[in-house]
Amino acid sequence: MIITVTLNAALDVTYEVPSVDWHGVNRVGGVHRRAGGKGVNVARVLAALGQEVLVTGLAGGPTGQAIEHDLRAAGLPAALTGVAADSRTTLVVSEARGATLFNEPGPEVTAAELAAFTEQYTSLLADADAVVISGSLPRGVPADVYATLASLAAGAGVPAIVDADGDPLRHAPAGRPAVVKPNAEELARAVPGGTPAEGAQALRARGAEAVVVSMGADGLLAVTGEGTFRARMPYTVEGNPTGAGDSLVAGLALGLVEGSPWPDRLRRAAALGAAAVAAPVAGDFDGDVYADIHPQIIIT
Ligand SMILES: O=P(O)(O)OC[C@@]1(O)O[C@H](CO)[C@@H](O)[C@@H]1O
Repeated sequence: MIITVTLNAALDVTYEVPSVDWHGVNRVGGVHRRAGGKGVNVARVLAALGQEVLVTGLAGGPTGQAIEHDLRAAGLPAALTGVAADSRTTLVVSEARGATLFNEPGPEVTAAELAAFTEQYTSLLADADAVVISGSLPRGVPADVYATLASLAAGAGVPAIVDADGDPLRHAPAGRPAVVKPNAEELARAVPGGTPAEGAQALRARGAEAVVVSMGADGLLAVTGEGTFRARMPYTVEGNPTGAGDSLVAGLALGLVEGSPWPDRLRRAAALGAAAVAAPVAGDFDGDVYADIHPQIIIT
């Protein structure tokens, strides 16, 4: 089983519009409302690939109930820890020329609520093959929480993948995660100056076993104990990139539990990321795009 952790779970709302008129009235063509937050998206992709998953994290209030209801409707097993404050909503406005995100900060979480989550998470580790810890933190949660959760996993012999930005990313390597997955901008913020390869090495020097940098249409860079690998895309997929990183992380998590060689892991991760761009909503991927692009990804 792979456990995904989404401390800042969300109700993701996606509006599809041909083009936004920023100071006018916009008529929305397509509306999607579903449980989200990065770890939830990772779990959706893993479940679609036949992997047993468990969604964990924090959720509360009417929005938290809507999140739990949607997870049940989707058949995604979940064990979310309750919080008193209302969970957040995120809004993606998806136009032909790109997507714009509005992410609310999320609920204020108390120390007791976080402690209840940590206790439940620690007991769940006994049945986990890997954990995926992703996304922003709600208010009140310390920035080193991902290092703590990765370290608890490592102590239980469970490899962790961390996908974070800002201070949570800077702290994460201290928990000795198996993989840290920033995108190129997140890595540059965490380790300013230098190339992506140098930034990735710096995170390894701080404790991460491997660092996989996602670079959009430029593919992936992986700096690992077994060497440095590049995955290059054969063509660019157009669409909504929201959630592409989560789909990619799902591919990395599968490779981790299967113990597959890095080139195979990266090929699948890069293909899943590209296939997610072709799907209109975060957490989905286009199976036809996946099947087409997977064998064409170039690994060096
Ligand atoms: O605010 P965070 O936690 O960084 O990101 C949240 C979020 O924008 O990321 C996903 C796409 O990766 C969306 O489904 C989701 O709600």
